[in-house]
Amino acid sequence: MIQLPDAFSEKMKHLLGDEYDSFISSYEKERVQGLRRNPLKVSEEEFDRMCPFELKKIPWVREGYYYHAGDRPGKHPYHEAGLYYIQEPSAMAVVELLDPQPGERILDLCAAPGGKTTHIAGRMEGKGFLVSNEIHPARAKILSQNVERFGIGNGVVTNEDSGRLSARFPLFFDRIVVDAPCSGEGMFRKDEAARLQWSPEHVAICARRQEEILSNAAAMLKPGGTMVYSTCTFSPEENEQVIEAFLLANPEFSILDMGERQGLSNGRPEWSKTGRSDLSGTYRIWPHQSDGEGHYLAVLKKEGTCDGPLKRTDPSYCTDPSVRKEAEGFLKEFLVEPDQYLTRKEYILFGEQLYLIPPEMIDFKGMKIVRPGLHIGTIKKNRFEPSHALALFLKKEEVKQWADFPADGVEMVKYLKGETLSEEASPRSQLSKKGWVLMNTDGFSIGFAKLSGGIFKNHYPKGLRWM
Ligand SMILES: C[S@@+](CC[C@H](N)C(=O)[O-])C[C@H]1O[C@@H](n2cnc3c(N)ncnc32)[C@H](O)[C@@H]1O
Repeated sequence: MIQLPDAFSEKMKHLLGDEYDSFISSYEKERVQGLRRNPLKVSEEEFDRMCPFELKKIPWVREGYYYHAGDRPGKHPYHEAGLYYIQEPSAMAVVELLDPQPGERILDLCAAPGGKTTHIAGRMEGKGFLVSNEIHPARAKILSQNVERFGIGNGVVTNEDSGRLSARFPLFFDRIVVDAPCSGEGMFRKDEAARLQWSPEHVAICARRQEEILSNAAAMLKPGGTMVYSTCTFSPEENEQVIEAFLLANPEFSILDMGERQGLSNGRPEWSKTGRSDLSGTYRIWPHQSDGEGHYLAVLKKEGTCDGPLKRTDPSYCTDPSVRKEAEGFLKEFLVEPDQYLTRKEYILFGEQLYLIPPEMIDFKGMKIVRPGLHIGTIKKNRFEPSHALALFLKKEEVKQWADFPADGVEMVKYLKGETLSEEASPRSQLSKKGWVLMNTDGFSIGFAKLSGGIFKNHYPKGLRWM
């Protein structure tokens, strides 16, 4: 049994009364594990047919499954191909309640490592504009890698403070997720650092920060827009009381009750300061009632309507077309239908790196950007090298040269380790000349290689290679 902070146990006993024994004994249960299918790459039907793991559906989310820890899906080629994201099951409820739609402008304000972002992107089907922000630079990089692995082409990753972001995007987004930094009481079972860091003072500090972040988020939401606030903690100070204070300060917002949801229970008005009854329309997930860790969620609606889409700023910051000559040469030769990329004007060069910016992007001069859009490749003197992000974004059917290897074969492991492969080793391929080849596993793109003299030279990124 894990050692919980005494003051935390006492507080929960006081809050839960008769329910406390059942709550505390949930810490003796084994932790459940979840993964979420990536609809950008694989349909439910196909996933159910081909997935080698023993899975069971998570009741509160369309794309979610429980898996057995022994299956180790994080160590499978399908993970590297971005077919799924490993995520705590309760955390998947956030985007289910957000209900993002294709074509919308969506902000994930506290986004690393990318659980909600990858979920949102799947629901957007590549249409619309997703901004994923993370304040800590190292975590923003991990977020950016997950955006790449998932094959997201309509998103940017920023590394900003919520206040600076708010000044840049006033009344801009249709939907916002504030998956706030919190005291992490719901994660005590797996996160020792959260247990050690916990104190009543830390809970109070978190609550103040949450109020500030939420207020900055509110200014970025369009009239009529929807925002989901979530934490992975039990403390009323960071949950019902944050929402209560927010609604008091922002009367144009109200709680959107999304009705009964399997596995989710009601928020607790009696744990707020004023006892406002609408807080029962917020949600809690309890580890002694559902197969998932502790979570809190509130869906907030901003009143009003917006008259048509807001204008984006003129993309005068886009790169001069002459710079993209080599990249366009590659796209023309490599893609079956290159026109959709060639006719787009929104390219930008960051150093040697060429990106295709989502059409909705605003002028981001002066902002800290980790990934300004879909990374197309590197432009060196007279040479273009396609990026790993492009490989994961493209599908086999979209390219002229590809090779495919079974996920359970030794060749795929060799590829992921960075070794060269022989052309003959590929059971399925479409190859007509030397040069760039999209490598696939069981039909899903996983990286690039360069074919020369019957050998696939490995271009799987060094930092991602299996040891
Ligand atoms: C609960 S985690 C987010 C998890 C993420 N949404 C996901 O699903 O993978 C909260 C994040 O907020 C970030 N954060 C911390 N302080 C912040 C602040 N003042 N403003 C915005 N984000 C902050 C943390 O670095 C952390 O990555």
